[in-house]
Order: sequence, then C-alpha cells, then structure tokens
Amino acid sequence: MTTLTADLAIIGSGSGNTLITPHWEDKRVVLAEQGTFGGTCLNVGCIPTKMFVRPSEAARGPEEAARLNVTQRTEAVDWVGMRDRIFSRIDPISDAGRRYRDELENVELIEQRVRLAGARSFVAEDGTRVEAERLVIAAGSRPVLPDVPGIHLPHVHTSDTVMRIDSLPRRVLVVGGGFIACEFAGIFSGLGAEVVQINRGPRLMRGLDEEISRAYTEEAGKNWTVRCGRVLSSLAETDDGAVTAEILVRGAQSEEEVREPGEFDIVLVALGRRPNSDLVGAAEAGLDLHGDGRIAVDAFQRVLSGGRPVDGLFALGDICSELQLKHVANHEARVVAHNLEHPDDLRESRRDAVPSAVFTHPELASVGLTETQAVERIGAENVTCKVQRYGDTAYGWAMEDRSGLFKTVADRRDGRILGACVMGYQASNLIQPVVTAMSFGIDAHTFARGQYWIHPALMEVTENALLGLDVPAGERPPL
Ligand SMILES: Cc1cc2nc3c(=O)[nH]c(=O)nc-3n(C[C@H](O)[C@H](O)[C@H](O)COP(=O)(O)OP(=O)(O)OC[C@H]3O[C@@H](n4cnc5c(N)ncnc54)[C@H](O)[C@@H]3O)c2cc1C
Ligand SMILES: NC(=O)c1ccc[n+]([C@@H]2O[C@H](COP(=O)([O-])OP(=O)(O)OC[C@H]3O[C@@H](n4cnc5c(N)ncnc54)[C@H](O)[C@@H]3O)[C@@H](O)[C@H]2O)c1
Repeated sequence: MTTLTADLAIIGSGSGNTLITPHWEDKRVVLAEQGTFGGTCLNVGCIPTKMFVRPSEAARGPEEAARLNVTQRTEAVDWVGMRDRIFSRIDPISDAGRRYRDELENVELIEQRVRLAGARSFVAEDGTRVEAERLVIAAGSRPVLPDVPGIHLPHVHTSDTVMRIDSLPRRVLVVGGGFIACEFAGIFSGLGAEVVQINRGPRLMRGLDEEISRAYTEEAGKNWTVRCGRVLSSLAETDDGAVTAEILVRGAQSEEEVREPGEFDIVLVALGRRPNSDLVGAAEAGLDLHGDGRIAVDAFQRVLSGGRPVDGLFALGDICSELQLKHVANHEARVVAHNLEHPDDLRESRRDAVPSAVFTHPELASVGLTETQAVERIGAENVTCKVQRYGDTAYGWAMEDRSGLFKTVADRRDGRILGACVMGYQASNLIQPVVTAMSFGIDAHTFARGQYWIHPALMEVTENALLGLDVPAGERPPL
C-alpha cells in the first residue's frame, strides 16, 4: 500500500481545484476526484444548463414577437446539434483542466473515490493513503432520488444525465418545484416539448417571496402544465420504451381522485441535492454534521468536530454550505485559499446579501429577506415593500411586458434595503444593483437618487422599485 504525504490535499476538483494557487508551487499537493474533472458547475450544472436556456429562449422568440406585431416562426430545434455544440465546448475545458493538473510536477491527481481516514488523511479505493498537513473537503453534493418503483429506469433522469440524451423528448415529466425542476421545465417547454411539472407543495419556488412565488407559479402554468399538490408514486416502462408515471394527488379524498396516470418520453427528477459527506466518510471520521448531512464549519470554513475546529481541516461549497450556489462555493474557496496561506490572519466568509437566480421562464432572482421574513425579524410596522411592474416603465412598454415584477423590501425607519425578489426578463441582471446597495450598506433613497439611471433602459425597473419604498430621504437628500 502506497502512502503519500502532502502539504495540501483536496477532495473534489470543482471549486476545490481553485485552491492550488502559486503559493503551493514549491509544495506537494494531492487532488482527489472520483468523477469528471471540474465538478458540477462545469460538467452538469450551471454552465451547460444556461447553454440550453439560451436556445430555448430563442425558440420562444415568436411569443414575444407576436405581442409586438411581428410574425415569426421557430422552424425547428436541432437538439443533437445543440447538445454537441454545448458539450464540445465544455468537455475539452474539463479535459484541459485535468491535463494541466496532471502535468504539474508538484500535483498528484488521484482519480478515485477517497474516504477520510483520520483528521487530515484519506484512503483511495486502491488503498493509496494520503497524509496531509492541510486537507480541504470540497466534495460537493448529488441528486436525491425518491424511493419509488421504477426510479432507476433508463428514461428517468436527473440533471446529471438529462442534458446528454439523444433526441428532444416530445413529452417530459418534471418532478419537483425548485431550481433544477423550474430551469428544465423552462428549457424543454421552450424547445417545444410538452412539459408536465408536478410539485408536492402548493407553489413552485416556495423559498422565494410568496408574492413572486405565486406569480411565477401562475406564469409557469401558462407556458407548461403545472400541477401542484402532487407526488410521484411509481414509474414503469411501456413496450415502446416510454415511461408511465403514477402521480398521487395529495390530500385528495376518494380513491378515484387520487391517482393521475401519465405517459412520458422522459422523466426528470429534481428533488434537491444531498451533500456528499457520506461518500467521504465524514461521520465515521468524527466530523460534526448538520441534520441535512452538511459538514459543520465555523466562520473561517474550518471543519468542526465536537464543536471545535479541527486543526488544518477545511471544507467549502455544497458539502458544507446551506446555499448550494457556485458563487458561494467560489467565495468560500477564496476564503479557504487565504486561510490556508495565512493561518495567523484568518478571514471569515460572508453570508450577507447572497443573491441567486433561477434561469427559468420567466427568469427569477432574489437576495436577502422575503417580506414575511422581514416582518418576522423587525415587525410589520417597520417593513416597507414596493412591487414595481416591468410593464409600468418605459422599456416595459417597449417590450409589451405583461408579467415582470420587481419587489423590494426595506426597513422604513432608516431605508436599509432588506431584500428583493424579481420575476421577469433579465431578472438576474436587474437585481445586481440591489445586491451592491445591500453589500455596501447604501440606503434605498440614497442609492436610487444618488446616481444617474439610463433612460429609458430596463434598469429603470430597479430604480423605481427602490424609489417606491416608503423610506426617509435624509436631511439633504440627493435630488
Ligand atoms: C443542474 C444544476 C444547475 C446549477 N446551476 C447553478 C447556477 O446557475 N448558478 C449557481 O450559482 N449554482 C448552480 N448550481 C449549483 C452549483 O453547481 C454548485 O453549488 C457548485 O458547483 C458546487 O461546487 P462544489 O465545488 O461544492 O462541488 P462540485 O463542483 O460538485 O465538486 C465536488 C467534486 O467532488 C467529487 N467527489 C465527491 N466525493 C468524492 C470522494 N469521496 N472522492 C473523490 N472525489 C469526490 C465529485 O465528483 C465532484 O467532482 C447548479 C447545480 C446543478 C446540479
Ligand atoms: N440557477 C441556480 O442557481 C441553480 C440552478 C440549479 C440548481 N441550483 C442549486 O442546486 C440545488 C438543488 O436543486 P434542486 O432543484 O434539486 O433542489 P431545490 O431544493 O431547489 O428544490 C427541491 C424541490 O423538491 C421538493 N421535494 C423535496 N423532496 C420531495 C419529495 N420527497 N417529494 C416531492 N417533492 C419533494 C422540494 O419541496 C422542492 O420544491 C438548489 O437548491 C440550488 O441551490 C442552483
């Protein structure tokens, strides 16, 4: 059995790969990766999904054009061409990243699953043991599969496999009401498939501000079939390779009402992702875990055991973070990189004003508190909200926009912006100025009036959503 010693060992080549900075050039690094080099975001996550969202939105072009008195037609969608274009860009990036690391003299790549074997050591499947001065667990998360008959049928997919299928399905069942389900329902419906989305709860994207979540559920229902209060009960294969699904209506009274059969070409299951702490053997190694399987870390990203940080052991990204977002994993990686290199000057990761977006149709974005959370935190009398319709701004007229909403939430006593939630075209971009104001502590009025906003750009939606808040302007407010 081989034993390797290292100054730094990393489990996971997603965000973990970025830790190998020039600081480690003259030191020994071991990087373990069980799967495709580069992790989730590059290979099966953020990047390829958005590369499918773009053509899907393009295929929807005629819908918007029709509102603008232009007749267009989407002639055809070349799924295979699209898929191959997307992955012929992504796969070489993964390959090149792998090759680059493999060729570095100071880096040892272990392409196997590894399990912790002590505070800063792990063992690979072939028995290779690694003993490290510092160890970072960046092993990510994986899709949760419900325990229903037929879940392993070949046409039942998760986000890991659905983007590589051989043809555009005609009928798609999407199971779930969160980020992944809503993005893929948008992608496939835009590309012309008949999509049925089932969701256990009463609304899609229930983590968002309730007003926006309701509005989105309604809008989504105009674009594809949305059935809330439904759970998947079983799946079976038909003779011609399709999948039949039995769906239960939650809370229905009589036996006849409760079952909804359906036949689909593929099923996409998106019911959340669980941290890979079990795959690395975190519990057996004595590490503290949250109830959902996340590894517990302190503000410096140090892994906890018995409530105390383990010397030289860090974690980052989906395996420890409540927010399974790439920009969060990247931020935590920068913090870990700093803390590895500067043990006497540890820096904390920041958790305030973390935005997210769902690239569905219409697009969604949010940051900070929802109205309900703000009321719980500071009392209804201190909360002010504004819902700005895209359609009530000049660019919204140009777009003939019918559904876009930008909601802001603030503390009416001092104008502190507490949160925002957006549904509509370019929501992920329009929300960014609010993230800026929240991150730098600029109150709503100063931020809205203290700068020029280009007229009549769509960003006036953001400006008006801030100006509409009932907040103090200050003694000598900007004009
Ligand atoms: C379909 C989809 C779309 C997404 N879209 C977005 C988006 O638009 N924006 C956004 O911010 N976030 C998005 N996310 C979330 C984002 O991809 C993740 O939050 C992020 O990639 C997590 O990075 P990570 O470094 O923690 O883990 P990963 O990138 O998953 O890296 C972990 C690596 O560890 C490896 N590993 C695990 N266990 C072991 C082991 N025992 N031994 C060796 N190796 C191991 C895995 O194979 C994996 O490669 C999306 C996720 C999915 C699934
Ligand atoms: N654009 C983005 O930033 C982006 C895109 C995709 C994924 N992600 C990240 O990946 C994570 C995972 O995505 P996801 O969509 O799988 O999870 P999610 O947490 O967003 O949604 C899971 C959904 O499944 C439902 N659910 C869970 N268990 C269920 C069960 N047994 N039966 C019925 N319904 C059940 C939940 O109520 C929820 O609606 C997201 O939380 C997000 O952090 C981000």
